[in-house]
Amino acid sequence: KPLALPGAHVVVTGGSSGIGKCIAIECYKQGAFITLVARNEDKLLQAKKEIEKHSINDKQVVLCISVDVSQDYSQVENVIKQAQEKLGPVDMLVNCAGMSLAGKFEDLEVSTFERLMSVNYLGSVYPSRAVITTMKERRVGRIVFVSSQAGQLGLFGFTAYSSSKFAIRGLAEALQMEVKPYNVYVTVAYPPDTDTPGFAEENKTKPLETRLISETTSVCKPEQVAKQIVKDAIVVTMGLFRTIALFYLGSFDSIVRRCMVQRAKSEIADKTA
Ligand SMILES: NC(=O)C1=CN([C@@H]2O[C@H](COP(=O)(O)OP(=O)(O)OC[C@H]3O[C@@H](n4cnc5c(N)ncnc54)[C@H](OP(=O)(O)O)[C@@H]3O)[C@@H](O)[C@H]2O)C=CC1
Ligand SMILES: CCCCCCCCCCCCCCCC(=O)[C@@H](N)CO
Repeated sequence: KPLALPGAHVVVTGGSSGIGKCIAIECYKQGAFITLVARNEDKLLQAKKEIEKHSINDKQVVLCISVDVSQDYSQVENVIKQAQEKLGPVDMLVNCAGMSLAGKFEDLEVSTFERLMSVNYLGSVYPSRAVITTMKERRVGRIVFVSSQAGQLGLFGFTAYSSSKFAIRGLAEALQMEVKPYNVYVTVAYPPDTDTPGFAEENKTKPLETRLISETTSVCKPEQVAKQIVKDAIVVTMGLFRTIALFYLGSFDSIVRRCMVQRAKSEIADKTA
């Protein structure tokens, strides 16, 4: 059943800019309490002010947390704890912090591969790892990952970016199989080019080929992309191309459920023994 956003605590990493900020606004408009996570404090405060203009009641709160999601797991775990103390357990986590740099494979610094993998991939692992236990215990939760169209297709100039976005898909699909029996739902968004400050930065680095490929599709508005992402997270439906895998996934899900029951039984047996 759909997640009720009124009164829910939604954490948005990368919530101070672009798509993340629009996701925060969309959730706030529907009555959620918001925690914004990003590094730059001025941008966070700026975004908080902008989001607060859309309040629908006087109880709503926008909390700002400055942290790098890609550096140190214990730091991320700590700030999530702080947010939960202030606004209650996290009902929905949106992993939207990320960045893109384009260039031909041989022109990209090796450090760029490390950077994009740590921000886009590990920066999605850490916050998710910090909220998952409570979500499973409460049998409530949504985790949203933001991949990209370049996370479904490997494209010229995106050897570093595409691979970091493919990694997110693997993480999300495996995690979904683990947490489904606990009523926790994982969704992945694959947005096209979207008009944001991050996109403007990326455009400064695009080789001609990448620019021409990118120009074959139109640039979306972040409000529009955000709306779709929030909708997909609230009412989870299966994409068409996943239907082939449906049979297999269904039988794997039943293995997971059987093990869950078995484990619960043996725990009870251990206690009564
Ligand atoms: N715009 C586009 O065309 C598309 C974007 N995407 C993906 O959507 C997501 C958002 O993109 P977009 O809105 O364009 O990006 P923006 O650059 O506009 O915003 C990025 C946000 O992430 C935060 N952020 C970046 N790095 C870190 C970090 N290490 N730790 C914590 N916060 C961080 C930024 O704040 P700060 O810098 O202060 O930390 C900012 O709030 C990204 O994952 C991107 O890959 C996917 C498809 C298309
Ligand atoms: C089944 C999938 C359909 C595919 C349609 C093909 C369109 C390819 C056009 C190039 C799109 C590049 C997107 C990168 C967006 C992105 O993540 C960066 N802009 C981030 O800043």
